[in-house]
Amino acid sequence: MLAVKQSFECVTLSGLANLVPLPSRLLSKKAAVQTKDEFNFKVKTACQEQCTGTVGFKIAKVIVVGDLAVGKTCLINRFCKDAFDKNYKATIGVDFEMERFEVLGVPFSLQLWDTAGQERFKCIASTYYRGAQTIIIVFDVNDVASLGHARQWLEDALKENDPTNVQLFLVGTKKDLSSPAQYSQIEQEAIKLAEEIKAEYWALSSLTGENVRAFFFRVAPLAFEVNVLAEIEKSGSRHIGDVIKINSNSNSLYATTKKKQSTCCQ
Ligand SMILES: Nc1nc2c(ncn2[C@@H]2O[C@H](COP(=O)(O)OP(=O)(O)OP(=O)(O)O)[C@@H](O)[C@H]2O)c(=O)[nH]1
Ligand SMILES: [Mg+2]
Repeated sequence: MLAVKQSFECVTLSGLANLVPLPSRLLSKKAAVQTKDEFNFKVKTACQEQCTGTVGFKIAKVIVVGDLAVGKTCLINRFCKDAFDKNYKATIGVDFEMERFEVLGVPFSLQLWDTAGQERFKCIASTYYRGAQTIIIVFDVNDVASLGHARQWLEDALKENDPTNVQLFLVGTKKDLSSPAQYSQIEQEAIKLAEEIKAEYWALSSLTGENVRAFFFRVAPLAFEVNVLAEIEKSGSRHIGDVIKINSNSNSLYATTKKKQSTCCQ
């Protein structure tokens, strides 16, 4: 069930745009709902100065949700194992994979949670939604109903998470099965939905591998950036990575936290 890869996926280039050039990254430029191509300046500086605090030890939780048989497991397996199984085996509950990256020289990991789309396993799966930093809603580009259900999947996932604090991706799978004419029809609807829910839209194929790597190489640095910004904010005026010196003549472990004395029973 758990597979921890020892190798790093190196995401070392300085700009998000350089990771995967825009024309090949997205099937149409309009599909890039989030057009952010550069790392935040503060993030770049923090990485250059090696002031990213605990980010190097962090694991970002990514949940992958969507209807049954849309291709969630195949997507994760294509990326993590470079494998594809044409036989359908329903995911029972959840499964997860770890993938390690290096972004701007800083190690960073994604924990990819593959959840069940089948109704009868959904309630087990939904107990694992909590704490997600990234939500990937998957639909099959050949099945318009699966796109129609995307909103519901998002709603369920957001019940367990802070909507202001998650990054959303809407991903159409099985592009290899779709003719250009069929695809362009569903693409319009998908882009519309992606804009409404403020998700970034991608279309890919786990069978051919088209866009799979590019997609996760987009997810990782965006998640990384959010983590570094959170560290910067948390540290306030203090520099991340600074050693906090505790005065050697303060002999109480609790010297800095003055406990409020209870006035009761005195
Ligand atoms: N042609 C093609 N078939 C695909 C692709 N991705 C998945 N499939 C097939 O679609 C079926 C379902 O794939 P899964 O990845 O198991 O679907 P799932 O979303 O994980 O399904 P649940 O675990 O039940 O939620 C399998 O038979 C896959 O081989 C793709 O990109 N192209
Ligand atoms: Mg599955």
